[in-house]
Amino acid sequence: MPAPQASGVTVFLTGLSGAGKSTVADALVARLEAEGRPVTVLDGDVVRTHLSSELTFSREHRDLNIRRIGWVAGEVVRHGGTVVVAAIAPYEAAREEARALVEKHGRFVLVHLSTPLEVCEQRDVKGLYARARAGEIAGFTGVSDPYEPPSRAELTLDTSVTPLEESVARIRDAMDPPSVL
Ligand SMILES: Nc1ncnc2c1ncn2[C@@H]1O[C@H](COP(=O)(O)OS(=O)(=O)O)[C@@H](OP(=O)(O)O)[C@H]1O
Ligand SMILES: Nc1ncnc2c1ncn2[C@@H]1O[C@H](COP(=O)(O)OP(=O)(O)O)[C@@H](O)[C@H]1O
Repeated sequence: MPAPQASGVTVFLTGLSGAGKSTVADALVARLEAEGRPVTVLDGDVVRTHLSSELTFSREHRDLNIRRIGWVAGEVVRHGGTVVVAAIAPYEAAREEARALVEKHGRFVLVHLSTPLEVCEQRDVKGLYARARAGEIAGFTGVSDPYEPPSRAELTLDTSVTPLEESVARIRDAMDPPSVL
């Protein structure tokens, strides 16, 4: 008899630019790989280079980007894999579409990195907030484009007050299925 398929899971990190998505994703992936668990990483920047290179930051294109990510994550989860997504994903409806695509096959853990805009802007890791404020980037999330906070995230973490190790530990705990007594 074939071994039962390990249950797949997607951790979906959403939040503003500079909220800590890539940093938390990298640390989480390192932890999972140290456990011997291979991980598929779908980081917004990388996806936009390889899978969504023709897309803009209009609402329609952002939604299409998240739909693609959700579909790929669902396919990996269908075969028992582990996925870590790091994308702004500013719209609730698109995040819920991604959830539905994944939950057909396994578990979906939505993590809202709720780091305040002021902190993200102060970090300005890529200098994009300064450019957005100077009017050089139109439709920049948090400055001139909306971010709808999730109404049903499995976990909400503000990285301005939560140490990286604690974020990783809390996400790792949330990944395990609830124990049946
Ligand atoms: N207008 C605008 N708004 C927001 N972000 C912008 C924009 N233009 C470029 N960037 C850069 O693109 C990265 C976000 O890509 P995502 O694919 O995660 O965005 S989305 O989920 O489709 O909304 C984002 O990366 P992070 O800073 O890592 O979040 C930015 O570097
Ligand atoms: N506790 C923390 N958790 C995550 N990132 C943090 C934390 N404290 C400071 N940072 C810093 O915040 C920045 C977040 O940038 P990044 O991970 O690229 O964000 P995003 O991928 O959401 O755009 C990094 O420079 C990171 O070192």
